[in-house]
Amino acid sequence: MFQTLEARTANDLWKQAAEWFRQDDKSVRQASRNGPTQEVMNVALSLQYPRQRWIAARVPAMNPAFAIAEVVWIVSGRNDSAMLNYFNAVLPRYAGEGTTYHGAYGHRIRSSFGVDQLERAYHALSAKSDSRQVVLQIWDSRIDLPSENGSEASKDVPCNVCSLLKVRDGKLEWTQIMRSNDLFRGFPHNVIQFSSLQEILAGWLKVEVGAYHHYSDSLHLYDQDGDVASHFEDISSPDNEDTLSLVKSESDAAFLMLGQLCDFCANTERSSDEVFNHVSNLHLPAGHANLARVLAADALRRRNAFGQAQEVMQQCTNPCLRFMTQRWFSKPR
Ligand SMILES: O=c1ccn([C@H]2C[C@H](O)[C@@H](COP(=O)(O)O)O2)c(=O)[nH]1
Repeated sequence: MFQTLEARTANDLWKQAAEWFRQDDKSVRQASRNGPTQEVMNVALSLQYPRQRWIAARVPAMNPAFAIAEVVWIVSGRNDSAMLNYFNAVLPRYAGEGTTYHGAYGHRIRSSFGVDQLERAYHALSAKSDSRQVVLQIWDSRIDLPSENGSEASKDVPCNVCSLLKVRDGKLEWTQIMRSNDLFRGFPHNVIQFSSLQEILAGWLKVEVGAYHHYSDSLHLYDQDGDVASHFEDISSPDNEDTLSLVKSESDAAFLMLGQLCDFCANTERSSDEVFNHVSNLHLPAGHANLARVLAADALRRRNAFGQAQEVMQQCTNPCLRFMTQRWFSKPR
């Protein structure tokens, strides 16, 4: 039977799903390669307003800069590991030590099947908005299925399997299919990743953003992460009023600049003054400029330039991103 939830914000979805793990009869014990879990199967979550994608209730606070870097990395079709690892030094522990990530979502979507699926989806839905045939494929059986003895193909086998896109009533509806989903570490990032792609593509198509539907075949919490109560604070961020919806040429130009900024930040030979000047001189649309500020502020914090980090965040016009960044900065370290 499907377990379903619908909410206005991802934060509310996350809080309600977390509640399931406090109930005795909802989740079951399930072993995994990463240790024992509590699992709920066949979970379908609908986010009514995909722009409300930021989850503030998780403890410890999520790093919004890393989440934004992942979006930029995916949109750019990249699979290199160094830039992401700069924003999240523990990522190799989960996804492998190599110079590239096997399951890189953007690389799968934009190039590894020999077709730029995002670009094709844009053209196909521009030409035929009622199509039911637009699927972004991520899973590649040739390289992702376990071997016959059951051993995994990689440390980083994609958890997102595909995306199903439909334009209905002038809105881009998005269904994201996940085979495996960690409520604590994965879900908050996965919603940001794919609801951002939805918003970006809606801009290219010049349609509104519909709902974001998220299917987790296995939604779980690891025993080693402790009980759910220790990960939970009953708070929410202010609403996110920024938009990532731009016509394609402007969107492409903005993400090119954000990609360059990510690399600039990740280059530890760049001084804090250089990062500060770089972000101060960027000319980006308002929503993208705020993403740039969060990226740069975290890079400045990592360079111990706390004053410059705060100065950059004072320029951020998005109360939601200011809230998320403040929470991340005040996380005990
Ligand atoms: O985008 C991702 C990537 C990974 N995971 C989590 C799900 C699982 O807990 C773990 C992957 O382990 P396997 O399902 O591959 O065993 O990482 C996610 O939730 N989202």
